[in-house]
Amino acid sequence: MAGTGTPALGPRVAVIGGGLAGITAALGCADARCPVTLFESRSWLGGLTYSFSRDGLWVDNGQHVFLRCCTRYRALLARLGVENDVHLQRRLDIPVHDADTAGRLRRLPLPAPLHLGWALLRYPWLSAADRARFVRAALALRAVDVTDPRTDTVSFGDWLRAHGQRRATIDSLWDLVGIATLNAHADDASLALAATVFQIGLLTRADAADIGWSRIPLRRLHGDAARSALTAAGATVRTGAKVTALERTPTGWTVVADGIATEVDAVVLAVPHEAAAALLPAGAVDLPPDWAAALGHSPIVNVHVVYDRPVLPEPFRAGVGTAAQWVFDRTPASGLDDGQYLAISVSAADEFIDRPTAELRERFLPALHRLLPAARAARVREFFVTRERHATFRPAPGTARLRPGPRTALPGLYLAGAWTDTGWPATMEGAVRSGESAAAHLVSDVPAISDNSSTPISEVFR
Ligand SMILES: Cc1cc2nc3c(=O)[nH]c(=O)nc-3n(C[C@H](O)[C@H](O)[C@H](O)COP(=O)(O)OP(=O)(O)OC[C@H]3O[C@@H](n4cnc5c(N)ncnc54)[C@H](O)[C@@H]3O)c2cc1C
Repeated sequence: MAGTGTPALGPRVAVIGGGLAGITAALGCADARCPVTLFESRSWLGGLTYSFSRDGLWVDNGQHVFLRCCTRYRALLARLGVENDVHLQRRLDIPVHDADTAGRLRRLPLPAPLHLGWALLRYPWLSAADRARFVRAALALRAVDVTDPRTDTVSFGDWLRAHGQRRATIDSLWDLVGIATLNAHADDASLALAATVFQIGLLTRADAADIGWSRIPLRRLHGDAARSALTAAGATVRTGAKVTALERTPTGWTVVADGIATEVDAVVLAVPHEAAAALLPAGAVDLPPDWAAALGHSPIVNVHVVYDRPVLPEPFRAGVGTAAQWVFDRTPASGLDDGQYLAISVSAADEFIDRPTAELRERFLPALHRLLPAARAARVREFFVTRERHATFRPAPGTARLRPGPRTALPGLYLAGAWTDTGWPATMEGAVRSGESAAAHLVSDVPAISDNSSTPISEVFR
């Protein structure tokens, strides 16, 4: 890495957008000894993963989890020096409940897909015939070619029904995992993205789906740690700096933020897709004219409830047949030292995103109390809602053709973001992969401006 005292060798780089994609791209370029300036319009780094303080409580904008198979996200945590601030399950274990029944998706120490066999046998929402049909569909899903463009034209829901999956199996099993990872119901999701998630997460390596989460507020885990790491790597971080224009010059690029123009040799544009569409110069990407609108958005709502006593005995619980899809114990990360703070994470939340808080309270407290009998006798001390309207792009069939790769048609201009063509749905892992990819392409494409070293930049980067 460059760090202080190491002469910069590579091209001058502007990274626009300080989410996980931009942070990763900026670190990649800085570690390759490029002089980097990161422009972020908000006052913090971390993008869609952030926290705020509310009456002494640290609140994340939305519960974020990762899986053991999120190798590049975990590498970023290590690069930021915060890998010990997350908890990663030793073995996948998901307590699943409805109002009357309790189940558990716990893996055994067996190779995939046998690791989930015992859990399936005891999964209370499936009949014996459902279990047999589920296994047949899972094996068929393992064989789906996610690189075949036709796979992206099919809806996951249609594919599941064509493979004998009944509504109850889709609701209690496929959507339990799928909605949380894809941010879409099976009927609204591309088979290519769904198959990617299930193949990588559940059907290939037994330990891939062990679940991890932060033990500290997301802002400290990502934003604050990134600012320190970037500064230590020699990068300049400009927060509160909204880029309003990106212009090509005869030798490079001009980035305009707050009326100030900065000349650079190369740019990584790591902003959300509609912001990218507004900044990209004509001819940069070969996409349909309405590509950003077509990629669309899918919302996530988090319902936050503080009880006067512990009501959830596990770190999280998943719900079947309820709007309370996943409930997390936020107490340790929030700084609360009395009572329990829960967050209900509601993905694909179109139904709830515009509903007033009072209405969500009427809907979600009874749902929570059906899932958590101990909550019925507890007092609700606080109830509030966070809404992320633009949480992810809509992972619908036909999305793949709307996601550009890291290289644009214009020299020195690269794209990153969870919405770019990573093969993953919009996740932290996808964002990090996109940032790594943009930085790697930039470093290998753009010649160094004052290379006094015999070491090629591409080797420094690796
Ligand atoms: C509530 C919620 C829950 C989620 N849960 C999970 C989860 O459990 N697991 C998971 O893996 N993923 C989850 N995600 C998705 C994940 O957070 C995102 O996919 C990822 O963080 C996106 O990172 P990014 O860098 O691509 O984009 P962003 O985080 O959107 O970063 C883009 C940045 O660009 C900045 N910007 C925009 N325009 C400009 C401009 N003109 N100039 C300068 N800066 C600009 C923005 O302010 C932003 O900081 C969740 C998302 C939300 C919202």
